[in-house]
Parts: sequence; C-alpha cells; structure tokens
Amino acid sequence: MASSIAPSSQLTGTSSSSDRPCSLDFSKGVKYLVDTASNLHSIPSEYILPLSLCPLPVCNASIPVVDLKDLHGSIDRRASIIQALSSACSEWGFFRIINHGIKISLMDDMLRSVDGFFSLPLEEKMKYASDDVMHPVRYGTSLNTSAKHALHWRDYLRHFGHPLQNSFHLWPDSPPNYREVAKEYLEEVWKLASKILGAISEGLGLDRDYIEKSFGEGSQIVASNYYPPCPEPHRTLGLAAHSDHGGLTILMQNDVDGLQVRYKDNWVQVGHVPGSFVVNLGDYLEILSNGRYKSVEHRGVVNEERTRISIAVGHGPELTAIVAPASQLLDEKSELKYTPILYKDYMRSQQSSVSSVY
Ligand SMILES: O=C(O)CCC(=O)C(=O)O
Ligand SMILES: [Fe+2]
Repeated sequence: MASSIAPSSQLTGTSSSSDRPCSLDFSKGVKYLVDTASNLHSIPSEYILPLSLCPLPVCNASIPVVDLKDLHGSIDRRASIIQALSSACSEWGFFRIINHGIKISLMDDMLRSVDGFFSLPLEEKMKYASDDVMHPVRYGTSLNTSAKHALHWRDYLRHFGHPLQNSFHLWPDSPPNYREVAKEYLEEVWKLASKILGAISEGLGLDRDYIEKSFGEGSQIVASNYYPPCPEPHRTLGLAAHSDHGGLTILMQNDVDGLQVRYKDNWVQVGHVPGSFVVNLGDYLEILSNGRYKSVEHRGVVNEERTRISIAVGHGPELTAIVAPASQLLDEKSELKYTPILYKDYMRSQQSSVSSVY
C-alpha cells in the first residue's frame, strides 16, 4: 500500500518558472511540449528521474485472468468465480476481467472521446486547469499531488463520475459528445464495480452488499491519462509508482502497453488484451480486509513511438466515510493492522505527500 514517489525537484506540473522560456512552460502539458518543440531528441532535465526510479527490465509473469461469465448463474459457478477473485486479490491485488458485459463499442467510444478531449486546442483544455488537487474536474499534467516532485510524462483529465449531479455540469462540453458518452460509460462501469465488489465481499466471508453499504453514497472518479511518445523513455516515467486510495479501480487502455504492477519485488508488464479491463484494489479495501487483500503499487512507463491512453475509474466510499477494518474480520486474536481514519482525511494526506490519482 505504501506509495513511493520521485524525490522533490523544485517543480510541480502546474507551476511555471519565470526564467524559463514560454515554449517550455511545462504546465501546458507534455502533449503541448511534444507538438510544439521542434526536434525533441531528449527530455528536459525537469523530467529526468534518479536512476533508482527509472524503469528497469520487467519480469515475465502475468496478472490472473478472471472470467466473469455467469457470475449470477449457478451457485457452483458463482463460488468458483469468487474463489478466483479471492486468490487474485490476496496474491496480486490486480487481475484482468473478461466477459464483463460492457459493450466493446462503448469502450471504444469512450476512448475516442477522451482522445478527442486531449486533441483539443490548448486553450480549451486549460479551461479545466486548476491548482486545487481536490477540484471536481481537473485537467493537468504530471502527477495529481501538491507535493513537490520531478515532472512525469503524462497529461490527465480527472473528474468525479458519481454522485453525478455534483459535477456533471462541470464536465468538459467538448468534444461535443464527451458528456453523453462518459455518462453512459461511467454508469456501466459503476454497475460492473458493484458486481465485482459483491463477489469480493462474499470472498471475505461478508454479506454480498457489505462493501457497497460501507461506501454510503459512494464516490467514483475517472482519471484519463494521456502519455505522448517520449524521446527518452528510460529516463522518466509517465506515472510514478503509487497505490490507489479508493476501493476498486477499473482500467481500460488503447493498444499501447505501459502499465506495470509490483509483484514480489519485481515489476510486471500488464499487456493490452482487447475488450478486457484491468482491475485493482485500492487502499480502502486493503484496510477494510485488515490486510488480507492487497492494494498494490503500479506505475505507467512511456515509449518512443506511440501515444498511450488509459482510463482508470476508481470506486470508493463517500468522503465522510470512516476507513477501518471490517469488525466481522477481527476476533480477539487478530490484531487491528490499521487505525481508523476519515476517508477525506486519508485522501488529503495522500495528495499532499505522495502520488495519488483518486
Ligand atoms: O496508465 C495506467 O495504466 C495507470 C493509470 C493509473 O494507475 C491511475 O490512473 O491510477
Ligand atoms: Fe493507479
């Protein structure tokens, strides 16, 4: 669960220094940098990470695949899916899902809308820029944290999906179909998260609706990440190693690889499999399960040739929920591994000290 981040340089992605030429105002994002800098053969020094944090060769392993077909079918079928989810959650904290029920055409539409947003003129995207890391809709670059850090090769659009009425009117209205597509996509992903959370709850020996009930009204945040080609991909990262603070993240991406997951002190590459989602547990579920399930570190690496897009949707409790181990999972012999904390305070503390997206 513990997150690591590049040591501080004097920069954050949203600050700009007056002695830097305008063309290198990094707050405009890496897409802008790549589009406007002529002959970009090396990365600006602000993006160079210490060697210890640079991406190393990765180990050969694959995250587990869970087939959700007939999750609501026979009792035996459900039990075997719950068993597969439970071992993926305790062993990896990450898994791929297939036969999840979301239409590929909707996934493609969402990817196209997000691509359309990042392809807008800079002035249009900058309408959503904000210095407030908790702002309900935010376009930015590098990491979503107020901590000082070396810059990362990523632009992002981040906004709440649920509760819808709190932020829908603030979502980008360009490209013209963004709101309509994102609304449908996020509603479908919310339903999928709910099904998976029910199965995870049962896998822990809790009632099917235990986790969702613990969410109260719940929260959903989408982070769309845009990683343009990078001239020196081995000297930087798109997204620093971090764990997600929410309950469950459901991620899809275009056909360019770049996600890496920590597994037994190695980094494992998570390749693109068309039509599937990658799912991971966040800190909230590690704490709720009193450490039985893991919220595992992951990061985004970049490449020289192609733009990578990923869309990560986090599902967690309402901001006023208490994050604490489920009392049913504790008996007099088990030690309470985490101190209860208000979810809002947990989020805030993460966002002022480490890389965090949700
Ligand atoms: O780009 C990716 O695959 C990782 C995204 C991610 O971890 C996040 O947005 O929290
Ligand atoms: Fe993440």
